Amino acid sequence: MPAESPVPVLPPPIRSDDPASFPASVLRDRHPAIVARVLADVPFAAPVRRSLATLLQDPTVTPLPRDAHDCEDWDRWGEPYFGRSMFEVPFLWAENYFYRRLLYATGYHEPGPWRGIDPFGPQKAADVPGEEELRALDALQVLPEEEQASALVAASLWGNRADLGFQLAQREAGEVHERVDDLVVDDTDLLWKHLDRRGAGNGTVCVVADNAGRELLPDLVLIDFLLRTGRAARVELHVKPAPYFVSDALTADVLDELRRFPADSAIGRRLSAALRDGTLELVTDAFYCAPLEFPQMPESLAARFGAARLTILKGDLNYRRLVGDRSWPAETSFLSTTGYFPGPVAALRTVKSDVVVGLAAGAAAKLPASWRTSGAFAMVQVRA
Ligand SMILES: O=P(O)(O)OC[C@H]1O[C@](O)(CO)[C@@H](O)[C@@H]1O
Repeated sequence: MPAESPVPVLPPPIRSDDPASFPASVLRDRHPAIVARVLADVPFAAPVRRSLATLLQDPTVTPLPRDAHDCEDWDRWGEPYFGRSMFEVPFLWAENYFYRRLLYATGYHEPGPWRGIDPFGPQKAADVPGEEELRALDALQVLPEEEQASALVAASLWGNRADLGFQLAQREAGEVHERVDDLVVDDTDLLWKHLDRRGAGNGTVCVVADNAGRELLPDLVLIDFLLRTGRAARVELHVKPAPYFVSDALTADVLDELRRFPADSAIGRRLSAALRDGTLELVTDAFYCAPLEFPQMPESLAARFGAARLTILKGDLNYRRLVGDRSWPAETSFLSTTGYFPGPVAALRTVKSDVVVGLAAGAAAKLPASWRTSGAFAMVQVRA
């Protein structure tokens, strides 16, 4: 570890026990809104509707029912928290637990007619990119390479606002935040410099996706650019194995998105061909829906990231899992909190929760009070 980046003292994990805090508002207000939306969107039968309605009545953390395929994993992960309120356990853990309970209630993993039905599917389908967005991204191909590069990072970064859980909460609260396109940390140049240094790593770039739809579209166009310009010999696109945090991308969402490219779009054709010949590989892992952070990732993922030229982590949740969902002082160095990651890593994230590292001294104090949760600010951070 370089001298300027001592391992920082670990601050406590973020919890939701202060009623005035952002995490408390997510558990108290956002989760019920998410359940209400699922109930409105999907005609589940009465027993499922009852389980969903009761999901939020008691905040006590209890083991998963014994017929859940992963109940033993959750027994292990939940052991320190059983019997406590969701508001008292780490926020990241509580959110994961909520989504796991929601999927159990809808029978997503269980044998039966509802197995594999995405409870957030209707929301995702209602928020797809339009023809205009597709054409605009397509049109970037005629620009000089450098301009394409910066436009695509910006599109992929700001696409991260397309988070349906976040939008739903803003609508419910009557808040539509001003969109101040502001980068509080911008390592974009470092990102491209690193990718231009051909020969670093095995030529693979891993992209750990976040939301489907409006975020995944620019991600795919960025992936096409990396492959087409030789900045990546191959790309792994990591997606969630099950519906999660409302709009997170699954394999089915990637396929839907590819179908959306106009028939005359070379990007859509190239990406489908890349999937066929393996230069674009879809990867998923149970880790992505577990209440864990990247230091606890399985060996198989660590090996992929360790061999890659670069791993690009998209979105707020991946950021929290990368640096640790803790009350870090904003000036804590990005390098010191990501030193454990097995290879070069870039985070592209609009700021939608309290966790922030890597700001210049004094910078946070100049930002508006709600800057960490408004989604109006963003960061591109790179540890090359
Ligand atoms: O889609 P993203 O960028 O990962 O954001 C999801 C975010 O939504 C929340 O669930 C609530 O804001 C955050 O806790 C989470 O980090």
